Amino acid sequence: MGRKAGYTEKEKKGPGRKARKQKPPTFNKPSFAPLEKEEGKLSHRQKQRQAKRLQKKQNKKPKVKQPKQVYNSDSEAEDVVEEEEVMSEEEEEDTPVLNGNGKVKGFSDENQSWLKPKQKKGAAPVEDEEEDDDDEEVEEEESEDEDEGKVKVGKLFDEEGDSDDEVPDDNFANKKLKKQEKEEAKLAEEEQQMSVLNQEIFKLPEEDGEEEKPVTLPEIQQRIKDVTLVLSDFKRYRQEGRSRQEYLEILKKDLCVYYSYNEFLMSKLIDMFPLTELMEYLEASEVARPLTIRTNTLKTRRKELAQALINRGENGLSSQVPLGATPEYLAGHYMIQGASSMLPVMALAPQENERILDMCSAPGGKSSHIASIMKNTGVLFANDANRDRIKAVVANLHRLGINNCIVSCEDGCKFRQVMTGFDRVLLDAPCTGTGVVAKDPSVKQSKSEIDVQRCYNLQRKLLLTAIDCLDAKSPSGGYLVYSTCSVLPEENEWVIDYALKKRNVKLVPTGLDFGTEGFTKYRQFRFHPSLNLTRRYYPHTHNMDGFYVAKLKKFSNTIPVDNDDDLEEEEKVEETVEETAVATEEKMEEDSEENTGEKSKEQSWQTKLDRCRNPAKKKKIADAEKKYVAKVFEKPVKVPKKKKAGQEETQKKSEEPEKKTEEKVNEKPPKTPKKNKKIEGKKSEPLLTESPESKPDSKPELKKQNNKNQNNSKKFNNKNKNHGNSEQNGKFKKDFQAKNNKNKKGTEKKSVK
Ligand SMILES: C[S@@+](CC[C@H](N)C(=O)[O-])C[C@H]1O[C@@H](n2cnc3c(N)ncnc32)[C@H](O)[C@@H]1O
Repeated sequence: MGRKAGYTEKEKKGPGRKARKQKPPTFNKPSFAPLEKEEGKLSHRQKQRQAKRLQKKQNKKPKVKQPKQVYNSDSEAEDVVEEEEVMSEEEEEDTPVLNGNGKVKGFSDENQSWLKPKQKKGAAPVEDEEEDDDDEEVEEEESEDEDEGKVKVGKLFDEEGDSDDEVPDDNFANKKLKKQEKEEAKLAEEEQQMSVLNQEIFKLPEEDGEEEKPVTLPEIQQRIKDVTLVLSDFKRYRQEGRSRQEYLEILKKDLCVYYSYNEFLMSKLIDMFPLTELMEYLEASEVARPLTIRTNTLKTRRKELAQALINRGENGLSSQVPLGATPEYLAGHYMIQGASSMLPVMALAPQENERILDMCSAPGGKSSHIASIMKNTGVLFANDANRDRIKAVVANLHRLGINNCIVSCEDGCKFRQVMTGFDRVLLDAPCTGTGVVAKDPSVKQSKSEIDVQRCYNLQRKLLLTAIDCLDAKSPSGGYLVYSTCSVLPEENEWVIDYALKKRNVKLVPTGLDFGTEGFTKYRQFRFHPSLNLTRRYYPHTHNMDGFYVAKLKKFSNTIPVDNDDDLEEEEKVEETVEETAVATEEKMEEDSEENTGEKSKEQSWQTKLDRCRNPAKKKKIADAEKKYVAKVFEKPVKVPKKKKAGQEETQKKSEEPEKKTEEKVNEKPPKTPKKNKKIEGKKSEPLLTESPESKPDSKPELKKQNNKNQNNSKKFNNKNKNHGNSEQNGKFKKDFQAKNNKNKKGTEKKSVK
């Protein structure tokens, strides 16, 4: 504090009023010399201090000697003296003790005997010189302008050791503290062990089918704690001969009852989190997240909006008017939006004048956010497959004053045929909603393996299409953000990992400076290492709903053409998605027949299946569901092919480097006929992948040089035959068709049209 010393010669900036009045302070070396020599040069304040110290010394000197009584008195007297000592120490802090020559009288042989009480009290003696030196240093640091004597006085008090010195003996205090801490830790451990031994160590039910007692919630809670303790140090607390799995099973059941989850979802969460974190997650998921609103910067500014709402007495909790009905809301000054759902748009980082697609946009929260960042420039395409929900998009966009947006109601999986060449795409995919259980607790009970698999299939399909809609050559973009409000890896990392294999995209940082890294491994599965660039959000760590955000950059408009196995897999995914759509439609019809209405949507897939009374339909639905189970999360089961001549040749071909085909963006493909769900004619297809040489009965007009195109066309022909309505491949089919037709006139290949 105070003025700066002029250690370096600074150029004068001119004789200002201040400069004339007040010169920079100079600290000369002699200022650290004994005081009496420098008296003449002492500053006013220093003189004052010195006088004060001298006065104090005269008044207090006898008191300093009092500690001698300590050795002879009882403990009470000792305490009193100690208090006095402390007082005198405090008072002495600034007081240099001078001897008769006026020199500082510090630590000397005379007062060495004072130091003994410390040993008497059982404390470690302070002997080494180093410590003394240290003390001196400490003292010197504390008061730069104090003389040596002061330092020595300080040391004297340090030696007293156990008082509340302002200048403590660091090493001694540390040693004492450490010792104390050690003892406390030892005691705590002993106590814990005792309590564990004293309490009944949790025992698993007998293996021979002992009846489980009905238990109350507090009992369950206790058992959760017990089992968690056992699992935390399994070697130590386990029951002889019982496996970890058995404990986990009990824990899972208890957690399901306690937090009202179904076993499927609880198992997923147990797989995802370490035990302690799992408990935190479950607890946090019981509490609703803070209500948040987003300012519509097209109409107002945050400060203004905040002021208006505060004036109205809105605090989101106990206001008279609900936040969704204030004049400001109706005037479109804000959108009610969870904090987590603002993250995908922030990651997307929309730019003005771009062409952006929001593939699944209803009810328009993120669309309106994008539009306001774009400042109503460029074009935003807000799409959603649900006709009812799309109404909410239109309403919200109107209310918020957005006028750069085109709203469409298309199946996202087929959007490639509607339009491509976007600068950026947001895919906020439909999901199981396992991240928002606080908002919708029904998720805890209603979601099943089938639901997850259904979402996973749809998400994969939507993501590939979304990537195909992007223009890799966009001067400003070529970015895609994928997000879900699910925490399950099956709907997040798994989907992205799939897209990384299938398209020319790479993961890039989201630009969000918080969030947990995406999984690169999960149970026995391993994902691409770059998945750590994706971000996960949890209620217990970020006070937000569970959310996932990944940002992809498309680096080429070409679509890799995969080998036969991959093609089959992709086809099966498509097929499954389509069949699911059909099955869902049929179930919905069935539901509406039974007048179950909205309620039915909330019911689980299994319940809906049970409700279906038409046996034929029921079988169809059940079959479709079985297919999911078989197909998802693993590679589809390979059906062994009949060994044919030249098969090896074909295999080699499929292992060849990826053959690529150039995508023509913005080209509207020809319409394909309605789908033919049956996988007929599939057997005749391999003809096209095999070279004429290796296959004696192949058509003579299939030339070797056409193999590349033939391979490519196989993909689309297969799709055409198997799923005639896979229109999303339309323009590619057309492309390949044209190429193939040139090369092999008169083949038996069926027309794509
Ligand atoms: C998570 S919500 C989107 C929320 C929205 N992005 C927002 O911020 O308001 C998922 C949406 O995907 C839509 N959806 C489901 N399947 C679809 C499909 N095949 N194509 C396009 N949209 C679909 C649903 O209707 C639902 O509105």
